[in-house]
Amino acid sequence: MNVMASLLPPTATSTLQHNQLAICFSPSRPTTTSNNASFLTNHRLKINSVKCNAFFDQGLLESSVVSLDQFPGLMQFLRVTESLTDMQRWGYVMFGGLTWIYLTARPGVLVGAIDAYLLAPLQLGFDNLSGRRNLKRSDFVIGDKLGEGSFGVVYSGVLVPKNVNVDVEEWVQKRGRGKATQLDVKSKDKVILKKVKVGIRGAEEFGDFEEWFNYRLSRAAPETCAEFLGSFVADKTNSQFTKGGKWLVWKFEGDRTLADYMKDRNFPLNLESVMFGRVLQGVGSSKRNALIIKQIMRQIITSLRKIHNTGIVHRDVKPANLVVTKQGQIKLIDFGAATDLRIGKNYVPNRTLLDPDYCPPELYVLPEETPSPPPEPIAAFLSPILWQLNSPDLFDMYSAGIVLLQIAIPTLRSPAALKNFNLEIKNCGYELKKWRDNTRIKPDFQILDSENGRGWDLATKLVSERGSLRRGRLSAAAALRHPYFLLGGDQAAAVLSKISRSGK
Ligand SMILES: Nc1ncnc2c1ncn2[C@@H]1O[C@H](COP(=O)(O)OP(=O)(O)OP(=O)(O)O)[C@@H](O)[C@H]1O
Repeated sequence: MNVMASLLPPTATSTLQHNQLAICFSPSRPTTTSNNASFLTNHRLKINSVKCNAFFDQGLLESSVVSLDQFPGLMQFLRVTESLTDMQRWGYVMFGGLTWIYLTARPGVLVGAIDAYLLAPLQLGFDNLSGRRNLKRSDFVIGDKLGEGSFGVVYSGVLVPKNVNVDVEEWVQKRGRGKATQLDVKSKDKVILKKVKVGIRGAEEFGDFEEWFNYRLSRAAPETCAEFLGSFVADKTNSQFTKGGKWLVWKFEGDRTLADYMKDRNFPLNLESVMFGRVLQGVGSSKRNALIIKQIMRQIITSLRKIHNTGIVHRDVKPANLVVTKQGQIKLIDFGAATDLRIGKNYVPNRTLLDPDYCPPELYVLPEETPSPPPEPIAAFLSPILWQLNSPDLFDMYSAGIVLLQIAIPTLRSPAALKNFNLEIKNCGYELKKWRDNTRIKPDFQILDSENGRGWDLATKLVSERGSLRRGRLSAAAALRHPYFLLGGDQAAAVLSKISRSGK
């Protein structure tokens, strides 16, 4: 028996026609009724008659009548399920639930599809309209060379202000010097440019991948990496440009990488005011060191969790690829070696592009016998299985563990000491505890041993061989749940600093 119908005045129910629902708005929640009592009970529509009485005047009810024909999807669903048994209905619910779990499991088939088929074209259209994709050689003045990899050369540079209407070279000469870094430029105009090498095998492909990863991350996890401004192809050849050569451009995020800060004897205290906006008062220096180290690791692992959630493994996590911004944020750069294992982008079986000092013992992000990826939609559909079976994200987590050891143990910071560590840990079968008992370098474990050795415990769970089923090392999400990060003194100081910065 339809409870609601029994409460309705006869004139009210008689106005309802077949397939109509009357929606009665109670102050707390909406309720529904129909002119067909069995229809409602059959379909388990919830009825709340308790608070409706006061609203059952003829006028209100009539204005609330909604035809089910307006919801063809719902009608269809009701029609289809009407003839099903309870068992069959449960079957459908289970199937729907499992499909949902599969499509949303890491690395996110559903979100990935939305990104590829909706967000990426939207971003392209928006960038074209706003002129962001129309960068050209003459928009930039190239400055000092900052680094050179196998496939690219990195320069600092300046985005020439829009109101400068003269030829760029002339503009630079007028200012007196030929180097962008020596110009009086606003920091928002500072950029980083990567020239993709011309005529080097694989360089062009590398540049395309790096561009793709930067666009993808600018949509999926923009806070984790340097802001990508776009790319251009040089239209003429001169001292710096080669016609046809591709350039990638980022916002200049900061003067120094974590590796640069680590070279300083004062590390990690040289990062204290950058990260916390001030010197931490009333805290001893060893506690301050420990808080800074924890904040660095929290930021790195949080970024890794975000990129891993999108299916991307960076594959080159190291202090030189972590830029520290003026606001104390640590951003990942250099996605040239990254791979997107949701669709198999930049994944070539048996290819390893790594820095041996930070590379895990397994060397490859997936087992060597993993075949080349199938076409993207199929790869994407299968990707949750691949991630469950292989946990490729743990590749980056080993590198993060090495970074933790290096920043926490002063005698491991130099490249030579790190090489020596790598030899020793290999001889110890990648068991960090065994290494600690046997190493000849007399490390200082003070920072890792503070807070009941939580930092040390975390390090042993990152710097390790993979166990059975290719697990046995903490994922980024699991690492952030480790007791080391639970006491958030570093986080409190960082949040306070953010608040005071935004108040200025
Ligand atoms: N967005 C950025 N903001 C500030 N500095 C940056 C940025 N991107 C890169 N750099 C600087 O440029 C250097 C080289 O960049 P990157 O690592 O991407 O290039 P690379 O070709 O791989 O060079 P390398 O092999 O030397 O690392 C970095 O170490 C960093 O100092």
